[in-house]
Amino acid sequence: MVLNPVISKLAGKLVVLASASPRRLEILRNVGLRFEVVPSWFKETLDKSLFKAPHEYAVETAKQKALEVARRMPIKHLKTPDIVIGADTIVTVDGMILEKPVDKHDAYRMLSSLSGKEHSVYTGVAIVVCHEKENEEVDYQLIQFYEETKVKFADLSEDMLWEYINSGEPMDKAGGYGIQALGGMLVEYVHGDFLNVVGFPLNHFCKQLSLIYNHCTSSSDQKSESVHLSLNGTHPTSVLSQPTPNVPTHSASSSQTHHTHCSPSASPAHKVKRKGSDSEVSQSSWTLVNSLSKHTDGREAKLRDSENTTLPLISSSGQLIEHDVTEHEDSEPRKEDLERIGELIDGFKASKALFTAARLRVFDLLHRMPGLDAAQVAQEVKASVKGTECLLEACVSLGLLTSKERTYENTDLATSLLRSDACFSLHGYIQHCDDTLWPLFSHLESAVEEGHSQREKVDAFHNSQEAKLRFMNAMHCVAKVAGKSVATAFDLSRYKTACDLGGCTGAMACEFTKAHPGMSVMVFDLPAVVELSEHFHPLHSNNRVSFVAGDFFQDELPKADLYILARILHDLTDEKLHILLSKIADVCKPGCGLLLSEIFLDEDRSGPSRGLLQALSMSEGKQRSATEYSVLLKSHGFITAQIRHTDNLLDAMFCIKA
Ligand SMILES: C[S@@+](CC[C@H](N)C(=O)[O-])C[C@H]1O[C@@H](n2cnc3c(N)ncnc32)[C@H](O)[C@@H]1O
Repeated sequence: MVLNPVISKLAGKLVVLASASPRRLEILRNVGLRFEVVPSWFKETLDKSLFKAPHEYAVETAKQKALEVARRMPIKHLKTPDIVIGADTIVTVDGMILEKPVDKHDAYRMLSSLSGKEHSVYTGVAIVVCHEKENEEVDYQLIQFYEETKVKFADLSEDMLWEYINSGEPMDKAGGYGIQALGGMLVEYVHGDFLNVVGFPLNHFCKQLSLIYNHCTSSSDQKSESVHLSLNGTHPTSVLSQPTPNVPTHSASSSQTHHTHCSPSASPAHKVKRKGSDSEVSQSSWTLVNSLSKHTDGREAKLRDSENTTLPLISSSGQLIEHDVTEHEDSEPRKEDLERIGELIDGFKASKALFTAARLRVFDLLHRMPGLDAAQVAQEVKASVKGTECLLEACVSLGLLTSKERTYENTDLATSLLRSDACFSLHGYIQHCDDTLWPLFSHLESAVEEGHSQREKVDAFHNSQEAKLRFMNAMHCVAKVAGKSVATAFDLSRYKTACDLGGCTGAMACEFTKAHPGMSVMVFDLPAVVELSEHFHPLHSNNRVSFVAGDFFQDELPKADLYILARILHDLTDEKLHILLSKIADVCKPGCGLLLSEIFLDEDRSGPSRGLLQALSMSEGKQRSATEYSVLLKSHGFITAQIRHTDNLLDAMFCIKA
């Protein structure tokens, strides 16, 4: 097999690796493969007892990881990859599957079970080939295989075991060791593909690529597998179809291969439409929010019909720019593109409608008195009947209210998140968005031109107590909503004392104490914030949360065995971040934990929008991917053990001081 032509077949294709493993990245980069990294959100929670053989579990996990990314990208990233690669590595010994250890004791259990014995390392790999069709649907084809390598460990003494565990290396590795680094010292022999043990069977992968791209017309009696992907379901079902002619047999002593038709015109198994293509809610939202703007402005925008040829544009300096578009050969815009752009153009109207309804306490009112009509709501909120009716109708179109015979009620969403007294209320955060971020975004053009946010132009940023409390309330709301997912993302049972640096009102700390009954948490924040935090204490009074006033750049940090940094690092420049991390590293003993919670950007920085839009109003600092944070933390001796995309507002990463 000539390697380079195989890899070069992928040149110009959008190849995506659905894994954040730095070792897999390195193996594939080293052979010149150009690819984007989009870590899979698939949670590795398949029931192992359902699989007859361990490699089936690894292959299924790899498949689910790859399919999740292949399915997400057209919707979230608005682009369809050509190929998505998923992989999962496991270690098996004595009939047990070993994945990544959750803590040191788990690492000890795994490594001592491997001591003096031969074990198997399996990597399951799934290659999902995506074929975008003219109608925007996508056909998926799945190639999956696994590779087994046998590894024998020397007899490991207790000292050796603990020295290795305390190095921090075992924590993010299947079986609790990394053969390419310190763990190599534990190994007596390797039978099979060494890179498979590192995390990716490169040789087998290249053979598969060769089968896909070089031998589409040769013959074989091999089984082909097509996978039916459901847009709504999380688990696609596999259906073995008829043997495919014209595909060569691949023989490998320790692996099996199911692969599919080489022809892109294989059965139309999987169909994904781009986001918005059948979005009735968004379409009606657009129409209704537009009508709100007509009524409240008293002005009506003039829409041009397609026969008009000159579009008057107004420049930012107020000049009229004549733009002649008489002769053009552009094709008709697609319906879904119009809907998507409509959503984006009107996004600000939807936000402001929500902010206004929240400010007028419409959701509180309709919780107390459901079934009011527009005139009754208007009377209660002291507003005009006409304006209130428009606002209520717009809220219905946005899914915030329901209406029946011209009376209104909260939807479940409004009841749980928009009432100001709801347990998980985002009311305070919405107020912050309206009072602070909204004016800031109105200066976005200057911010982009000048390269820094325009905080000085925004009144709401004055240093008053009221502004501080509003900010704290916003932080408090989000911490209450996201806190549980962050606090329960990892097994932290060994940590008894934690310090939440920049912990604000203590809402996040409170979630940690709820999730970990043996843990007490010190909230460390600026003196002015600690003083004001009293306003929030009755909401979560808890004698395992205490407050320490100080400046984390200037003052000594409290001693703890776990440090929490939630929404702190994104706001810091690399320089300040290094100052803070080196202060934390100085007070951390080996084995101390560091829990980071932020919005993690996709590795190719193409999403999520929430993180990238937030960056537009940040004064300093920058949004980073999980890998970027890992690298920064590693430079201060913190080894990333686990990363969680929580599906809540904040992601989380758990690191251990080596
Ligand atoms: C974006 S908020 C995050 C609050 C909290 N960690 C959370 O996620 O809910 C940043 C917090 O860091 C605190 N902070 C900023 N600079 C600080 C410093 N130099 N020393 C201590 N705390 C600081 C702020 O007062 C604020 O409470």
